[in-house]
Amino acid sequence: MSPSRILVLNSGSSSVKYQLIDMADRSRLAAGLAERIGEETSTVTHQPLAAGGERRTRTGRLADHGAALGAVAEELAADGLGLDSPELAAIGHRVVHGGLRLTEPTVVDDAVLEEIERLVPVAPLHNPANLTGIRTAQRLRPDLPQVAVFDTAFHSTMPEHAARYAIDTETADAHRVRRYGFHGTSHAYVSRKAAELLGKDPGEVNLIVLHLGNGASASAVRGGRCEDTSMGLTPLEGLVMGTRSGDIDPAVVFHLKRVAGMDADAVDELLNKRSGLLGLCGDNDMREIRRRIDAGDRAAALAFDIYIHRLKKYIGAYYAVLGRVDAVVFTAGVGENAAPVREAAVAGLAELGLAVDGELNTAAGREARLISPGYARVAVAVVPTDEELEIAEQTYALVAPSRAAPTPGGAAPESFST
Ligand SMILES: Nc1ncnc2c1ncn2[C@@H]1O[C@H](COP(=O)(O)OP(=O)(O)O)[C@@H](O)[C@H]1O
Ligand SMILES: CC(=O)OP(=O)(O)O
Ligand SMILES: [Mg+2]
Repeated sequence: MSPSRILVLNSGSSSVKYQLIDMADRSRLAAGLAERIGEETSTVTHQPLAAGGERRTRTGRLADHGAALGAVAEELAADGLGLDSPELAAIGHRVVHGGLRLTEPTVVDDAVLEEIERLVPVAPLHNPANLTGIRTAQRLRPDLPQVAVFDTAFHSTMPEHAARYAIDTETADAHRVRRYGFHGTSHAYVSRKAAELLGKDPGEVNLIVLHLGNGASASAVRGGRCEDTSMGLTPLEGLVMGTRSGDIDPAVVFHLKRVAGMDADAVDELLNKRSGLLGLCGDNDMREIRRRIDAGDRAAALAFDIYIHRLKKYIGAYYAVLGRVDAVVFTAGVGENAAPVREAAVAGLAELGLAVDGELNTAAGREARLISPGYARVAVAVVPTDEELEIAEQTYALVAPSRAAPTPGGAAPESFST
């Protein structure tokens, strides 16, 4: 038997999500999450899935992503699924920024590593973690193909009128200043699953996909291709996020420099790490914000309203971009779990054919499902994303093309949403 297992690493700024998937039958053997990397107390939550084993959590300090991956490797080894396994076919890595050159799943070599490194300034929270993930995996298994799957890839089909900023062309081209878009692996996967849910061919549906996690982005997808997306040169543009501002007047940056003496790095840090929901009310977790709203907290209520207002603006904008919309699709941690966000985002949009059914919206469930009433002209759906499965599919297709499935399948695990 040739090896058929793929380990997927999704390294974020302070976390690593991972899954081990056997591509022979798409079964999950293990999944887990190392979080609060670099803080005083980090945790690794590991779930063996194959033998129905118990979820384990261990705490301790993980100084950096290298240490986190060491801990992940130990957890896998404890279940007999160590990185030394001959059944491992490849390791698939989520890489956030691929720029203009890296738009396909790619086997990593020195030139690819160099290009990912070159893009660090435009994905400062993500690309360094992705690089550490790849380098650590290379060290642990130098013989295995390491495959990079890029968040930007799905958006590379955006037409120039959506991808370009209205700034001097020479300056823009010299410094590759344009809109790239992110969360593409999720937008692609969710678009396909939404078409399946609607019983239609992906080529014939127009969708507004709302990926609402800690980072959040919207995209307008026509017939399976991205036509516009809310993130831009970096993952800062667009929606209000957990800690990122999303859209602001760029003059805010110059203003803060002039009146507050903040340099570029200080404003960068403000807009990426101390803004969004966190900046508005002190919490970035939607669960906590809803709890505070229920307790009468006005700052939390205002933060929620600002979040929803921006979301609604993008739904309207992408409705106009697409002309006809078959479904608005919610995904990722907030999109999949926060019924009040879904309800508020489409409230008042009946004229556009949009509505949610209160009971369907609040019903529990982890499956892809419709939450709009039968009469609605435009479907509203919740479709759990599965970036890890999608990365595994693309990795396997690259390293074992004759054995990869033409259409990805498989059910999401119980835990670790995106
Ligand atoms: N039950 C829930 N209700 C509301 N929000 C939730 C719930 N579960 C998770 N979330 C939100 O999802 C976010 C994480 O989403 P996720 O897609 O996992 O983000 P990321 O991949 O960016 O870490 C949390 O910060 C929280 O705001
Ligand atoms: C690109 C991006 O914003 O990713 P995340 O949501 O994982 O932070
Ligand atoms: Mg995510």
